[in-house]
Amino acid sequence: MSSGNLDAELSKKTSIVGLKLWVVICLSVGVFICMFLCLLSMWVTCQRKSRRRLDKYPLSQIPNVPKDIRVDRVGGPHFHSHSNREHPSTTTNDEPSGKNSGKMLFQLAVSKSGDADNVSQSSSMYEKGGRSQSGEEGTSGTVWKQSSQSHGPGMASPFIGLPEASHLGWGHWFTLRDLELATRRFSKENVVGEGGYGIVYKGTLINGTVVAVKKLLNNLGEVDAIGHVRHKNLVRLLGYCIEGTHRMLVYEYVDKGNLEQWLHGQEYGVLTWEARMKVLLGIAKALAYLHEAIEPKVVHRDIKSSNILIDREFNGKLSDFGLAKLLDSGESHVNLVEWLKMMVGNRRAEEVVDPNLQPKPSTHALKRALLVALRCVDPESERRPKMSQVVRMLDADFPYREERRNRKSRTASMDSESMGGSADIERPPEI
Ligand SMILES: Nc1ncnc2c1ncn2[C@@H]1O[C@H](COP(=O)(O)OP(=O)(O)OP(=O)(O)O)[C@@H](O)[C@H]1O
Repeated sequence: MSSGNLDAELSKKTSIVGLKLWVVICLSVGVFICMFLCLLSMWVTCQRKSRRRLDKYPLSQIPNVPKDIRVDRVGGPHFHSHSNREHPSTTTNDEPSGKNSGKMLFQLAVSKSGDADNVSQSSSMYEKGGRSQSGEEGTSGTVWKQSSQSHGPGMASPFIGLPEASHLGWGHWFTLRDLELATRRFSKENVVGEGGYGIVYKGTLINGTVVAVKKLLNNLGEVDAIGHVRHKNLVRLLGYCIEGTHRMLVYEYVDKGNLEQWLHGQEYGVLTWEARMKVLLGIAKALAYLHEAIEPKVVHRDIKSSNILIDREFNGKLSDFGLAKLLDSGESHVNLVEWLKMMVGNRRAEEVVDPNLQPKPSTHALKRALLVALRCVDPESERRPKMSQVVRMLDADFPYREERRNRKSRTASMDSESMGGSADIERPPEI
């Protein structure tokens, strides 16, 4: 088309109020540019507003968008670090006999780089925990409604007075600063002890709750911690902190040391037989709960006296459940078992009792405890009692029921029912 023709075309009048074509084109382009600018400015305003909203929180509280996040029903953090090590074969002395004990599901993942920049969480997904089948004492349901209960009547929830923005469904997302304040910057005076996972500090949150802060060592490989399970004989996980290279777990503080310190240390007195049985029964109940009452089931994998904490009422509280033990100490607990069997076999059962214990347990009570112990370490795992059966065997009022029955049947030995009500349990070894 020649320029003369183009001029002629552009100068033609259109049907739009008799405007020439070139005027219509210029107006259309102008309107388009205006609309584009309007939309652009609206978008910029929105962006600014949302940034202002985020700026209200300290940087450390803002979860960054996850790269690899897995959230499941049992609440709690799941940390991965640089190491590619697999789960070790761990001590499984609490492994339920028989069927599958269940592997816990994971909730929060930090990317393999171990870099906190790749950390996130989804609190709304922590609303419900594992399903409780019996729900006798523990609960794995919604935590908030029950948090005051677990701290005794009249006691406040450990989370009251803490920023709501960092509440998880089951616990609290603590900032590094929260925990620095709580532990006086992780001062030496606040150190409670050190374990394979790192150092434990005593701390006091701004709302007055006393806590134990477990500062995990780096490069431990993998640590699972379960937040949602709740039982009075399990040390409660209150929350966690992931910031920079820091990985910390915050637990309820249990103030009378651990069973190892009571049994082997100088710090505390001698536990009476009754107190020992109370601790044992509590731990048996906690294990029965983990093994049998919740879904998915949980296996502790590292039951030992230093993981049994004791409160001022001599309740045993199991700690570190869900923490996969990665640093194999190389120590074996099987020697101990063989020694016990040897002593019992040689009719020297009385000699296995702690020499410091005064008064000594009755022969009857001692036999009962040894019987339970030996059943639990039966070389054939299928024949070991379930933890709920152990609870029934240890239960305090059980001996009286059994004695009545025994008097009736005029037999001195324990019948199979007394071993937990299971018909297929064979006669106990003679002690
Ligand atoms: N919630 C808690 N309240 C009070 N003290 C605690 C708490 N958790 C742990 N401790 C104490 O902190 C110390 C270290 O505990 P931690 O669980 O880290 O290691 P451990 O059980 O001694 O050893 P390992 O890590 O090898 O199992 C122990 O003396 C323990 O009693």
